[in-house]
Amino acid sequence: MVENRNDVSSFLSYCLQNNFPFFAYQLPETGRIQIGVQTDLDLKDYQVLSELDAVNGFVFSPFDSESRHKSWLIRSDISLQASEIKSNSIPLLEAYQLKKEEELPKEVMLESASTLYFNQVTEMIKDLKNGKLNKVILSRVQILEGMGLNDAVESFLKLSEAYHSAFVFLVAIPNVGTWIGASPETLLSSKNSEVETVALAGTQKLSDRLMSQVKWEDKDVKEQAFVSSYIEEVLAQHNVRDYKRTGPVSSQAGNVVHLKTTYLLSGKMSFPQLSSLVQDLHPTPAVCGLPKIKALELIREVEQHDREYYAGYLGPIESNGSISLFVNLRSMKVLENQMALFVGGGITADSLPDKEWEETCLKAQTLLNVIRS
Ligand SMILES: C=C(O[C@H]1C=CC=C(C(=O)O)[C@@H]1O)C(=O)O
Repeated sequence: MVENRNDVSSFLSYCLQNNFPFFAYQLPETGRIQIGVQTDLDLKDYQVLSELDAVNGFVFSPFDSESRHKSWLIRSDISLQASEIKSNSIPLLEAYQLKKEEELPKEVMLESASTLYFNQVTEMIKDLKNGKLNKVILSRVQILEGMGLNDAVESFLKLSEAYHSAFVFLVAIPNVGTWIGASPETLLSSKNSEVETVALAGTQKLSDRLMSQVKWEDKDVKEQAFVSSYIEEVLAQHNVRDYKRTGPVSSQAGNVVHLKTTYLLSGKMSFPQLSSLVQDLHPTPAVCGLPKIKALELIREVEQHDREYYAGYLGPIESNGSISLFVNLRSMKVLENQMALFVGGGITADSLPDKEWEETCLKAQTLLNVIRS
């Protein structure tokens, strides 16, 4: 990064230590960090995105809309680019004294035991073989001890420096959580008259191959096709028939490669139209499964951890109707003295438990390689 890395780090750390709701993110291929700070603790929650028409801010929504976790909007009362931050930027925030909440007991999360994961994946494969459903995503939690809130800003900055093609983020909402990540998956983005969504699935290690040397097995092709067909179905339900589809092609995300189909929708869409598309796209079969309801029920029944905001969506929205929403993947919840990394993978009838486990380890490495460097 830039010469003012220390100033950016101090500014974000000040926000975190002083209880500000805030966000910092780097959109893919921009190399620019945008920061937004809400100067009070009056956070707005929402049920459907369309309630947020004509506001500037950042949305943070859970995986399961029927869970106890709410969808939040962080207003950007102070909005600035990281490059604008100077050593004297903190006084901008000192004018606002946010009440420190009562000290809650420190939250602790448990790692998913590998034996539990293997039992769960085996149970799911049985249901898939019986034809109860076509695909389901099983996730697990990996705990990083010895890292915590004091490492959040540095980890975010390292991710932003390492991953230019990802959506890299740091989001903090008092009493809700602090999350960082580097997501490879756009849920829906709209700028000017271009609307984009993607179907992402299938994972393998890149190793020292060129992207053109990557070959895909049938299992991955099928797994990704489930996501594409779901997206096309949702687009059809919304009467969106005019779009350009590219792929599936191999797409790199750190040390792994995915199969990706990109959908570029022509014509401008209004904010209510975009909101209703988001409502129906989320959660896609890249993080939930197919059929959606059956997969959601199976995840609720089998997974023993709470996904919270993992596999939810997040990103900036603007008063002019532009949105850039991404799926909350390759991410972790930052606790006082722990980081809880969430990783999952698509399970189909052809899945092999050992390979699925390995795949989650590979995905975890995309974050670990960078934040531990
Ligand atoms: C659910 C995750 O990844 C999804 C996105 C891309 C590839 C995936 C896969 O190959 O299973 C997953 O569907 C995750 O990283 O936790």
